[in-house]
Amino acid sequence: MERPKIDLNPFYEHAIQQAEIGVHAVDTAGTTIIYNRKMKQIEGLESAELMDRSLLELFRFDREDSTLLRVLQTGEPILNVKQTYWNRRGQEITTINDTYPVREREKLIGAIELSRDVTKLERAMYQPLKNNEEPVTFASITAVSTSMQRVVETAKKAAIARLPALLIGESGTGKEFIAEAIHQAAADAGQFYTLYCHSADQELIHQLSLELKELENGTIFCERIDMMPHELQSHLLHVLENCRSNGIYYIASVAGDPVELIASNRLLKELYYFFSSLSIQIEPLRNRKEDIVPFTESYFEKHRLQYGSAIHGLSEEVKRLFFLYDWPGNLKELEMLLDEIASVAAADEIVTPDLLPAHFLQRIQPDGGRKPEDFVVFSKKELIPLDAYLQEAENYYLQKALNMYDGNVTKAAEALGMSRQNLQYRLRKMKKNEGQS
Ligand SMILES: Nc1ncnc2c1ncn2[C@@H]1O[C@H](COP(=O)(O)OP(=O)(O)OP(=O)(O)O)[C@@H](O)[C@H]1O
Repeated sequence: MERPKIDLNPFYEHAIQQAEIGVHAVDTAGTTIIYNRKMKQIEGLESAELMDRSLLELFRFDREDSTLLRVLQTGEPILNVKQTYWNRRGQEITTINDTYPVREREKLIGAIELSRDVTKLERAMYQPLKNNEEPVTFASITAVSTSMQRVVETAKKAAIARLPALLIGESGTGKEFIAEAIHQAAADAGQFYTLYCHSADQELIHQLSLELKELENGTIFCERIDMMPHELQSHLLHVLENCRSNGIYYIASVAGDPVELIASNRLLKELYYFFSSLSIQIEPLRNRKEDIVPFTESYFEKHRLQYGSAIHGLSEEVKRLFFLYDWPGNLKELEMLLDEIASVAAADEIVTPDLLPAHFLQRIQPDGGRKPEDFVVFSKKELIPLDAYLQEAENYYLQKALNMYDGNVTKAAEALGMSRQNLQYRLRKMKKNEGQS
């Protein structure tokens, strides 16, 4: 007997909504027709925001060039594309996407994107100095400048007092590094846990609450609490307040002035109070350039021990270039540059300018090497594609604005009439393009 035909659509719909992979489909006009729960979580968007709005309009400022649009234009699939961007809630997200054209009887009727969220994996993999697995102690911290010496002194007091502490400093200034040194200073330090708040969700905080119940001693480091949406911040506060135990030590970090963060609704006042028994402010590297050379020396010393390389130090010219540069990514940026240099210079003893990567040399030119007259076109031969021209003009303008505000992204963004996340995203894209050129 033949089985009655059943409508499979409700099953497909259920599978799509429940899948742990983001699904976003559009028709040929770019209008969203499928947008599942996981995609909503990845993008930090509400489905209502997507309805009846063109893809182009919606994603113009929020994502790298939309792969869905490109697939609609070319009719070809685009596979395994890794994208890192800030979603609507200001969370940094990394996904790997496969985007396919959808056809019905040869005719293109739309495109579908499948996104795997690899944010947590990315975060776990990027731990540069941890690759030698040595615990971070106060002795591992480079602190030659007066301001860094003061940081270490206060951090040592924090380690003795074991009062909740708040580390304040731009990205890459070493907040997590210092948190770990504070943790290691205790005789019975126990485990060091980092909660990466930018990728935290209800589930992760719930897991933390379960672990806290079991934990007798250890440190909970809540990294960048200002990156979490408000409701998650209250949830975290609730969990921490209910698990206060003598053996557990609490540290958190933020990337800007907490008063400003509270005023702009990015930091919950009560969560700030929880951690602020002791505040430690870490200066950006551009305000303590005395730390640059000692940091490179200790980096090379570790490199020699670990990899048997010959590198001993920087030539006078490279030192001068390093001093001229403002290091917007702070020690993390310097460390990544040294990783790059060390990988090509293992046999050299001294790092000379010819060993510096091209993207770095380009960056240390004033105004990124671009002057207003570069944008004047005299002959047909000088014409370049409009997109490339606009990109150059944008890079020049953003760099100018940042210089005018001494690298302060919040203030430059305000002057440019855009959100901080939008400017950060554009700067990141600019850096990435420079890296590829
Ligand atoms: N004073 C220092 N001495 C030695 N190494 C440092 C110092 N500060 C930072 N570093 C190095 O820079 C890297 C980046 O620092 P870290 O991740 O702690 O920065 P962060 O302020 O927590 O950044 P983010 O806010 O982006 O997470 C560390 O892995 C560490 O190797």
